[in-house]
Amino acid sequence: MNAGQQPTLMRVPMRTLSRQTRHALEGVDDILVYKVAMTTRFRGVTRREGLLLHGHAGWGEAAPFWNYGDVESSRWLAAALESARRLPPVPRRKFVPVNVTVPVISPEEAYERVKASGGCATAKIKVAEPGVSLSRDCARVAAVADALRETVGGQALIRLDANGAWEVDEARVAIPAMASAAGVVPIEYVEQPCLTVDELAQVRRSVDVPIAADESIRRAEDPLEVARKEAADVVIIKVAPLGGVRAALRVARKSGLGVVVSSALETSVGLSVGVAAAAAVPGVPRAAGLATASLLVGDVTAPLVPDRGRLPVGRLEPDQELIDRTPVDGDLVSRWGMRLEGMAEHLTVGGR
Ligand SMILES: O=C(O)CCC(=O)c1ccccc1C(=O)O
Ligand SMILES: [Mg+2]
Repeated sequence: MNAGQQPTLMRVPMRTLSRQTRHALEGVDDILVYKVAMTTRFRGVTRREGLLLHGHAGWGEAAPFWNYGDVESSRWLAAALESARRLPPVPRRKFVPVNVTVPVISPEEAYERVKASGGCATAKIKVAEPGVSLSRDCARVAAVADALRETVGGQALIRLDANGAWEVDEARVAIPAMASAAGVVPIEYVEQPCLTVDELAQVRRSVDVPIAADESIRRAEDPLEVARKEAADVVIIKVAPLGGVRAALRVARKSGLGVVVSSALETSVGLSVGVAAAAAVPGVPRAAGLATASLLVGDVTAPLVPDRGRLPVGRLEPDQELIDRTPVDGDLVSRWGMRLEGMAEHLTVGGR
């Protein structure tokens, strides 16, 4: 790791926060802020920053993206507070299977990444990013399918994530093209092919491949609209944007659909909370999208990386020694101090 890419970890002194914020954070006895670079640009994101909160139940993470306002971000704070104050629900398993996440990289790099994924049988591929042609996406899908077949044979599954980029007609063309590029490897589902719930429903009725809803759950006023409109087969559940493990599991259960727990590119501290959520989902587990530690350059603790395609259940804590080794970044501390005040102001008791 070169010097410019060391993760930064610093303490946010509680006394610098307003009385109202300290009151909202009752039970929290330590607050850290981190900054880490990403190895590969991912949905336009090149570095991650966020807060780590400690309470008697452990550490939680609140790392809303910078384009999120205070109201939406306050759910991320609610999730971190839940992790600090309450133990996660009883796990139904000791390990959770995970997918390898394949960003927009060359087919050769994609092939190598799947081979080096720690035995993941499922790969999730980012497709339809601006400026990437259908044929380039298909070449990456084919390379991933080759790597999966060579490593896990008949267990292999591919997921595609379009992040809402397609019009319905484009999805009708692109999805079959990608399914054919995957050859014998089945497409488990396409995540958020289009932006709106109605479009998801239309695509779902016109392609053979199952549909998963991500943004239509985690950024929606009404996360259950997808289920009512039969717009998806699977719901993508992200702990932080849904306001915590319990709130996320409630959405999952009420949807009645298949459940995949996924990350929001947290550090391994936040990822371990995602693992706790995935471990509590009833039924045969689907691979979770929680193997994203490898997308970060460095981490705030020993990175949570898969072995034999799975992650162990168990909460992680940041390495406090990093605090002293970290280059001082007062701007980071004051930015997140202010953000914390904004999020705290919009916390709602009991969520929505
Ligand atoms: O699901 C995964 O494999 C990784 C997580 C992921 O893709 C993601 C991470 C941060 C923000 C959005 C997304 C997404 O699913 O679109
Ligand atoms: Mg997604």
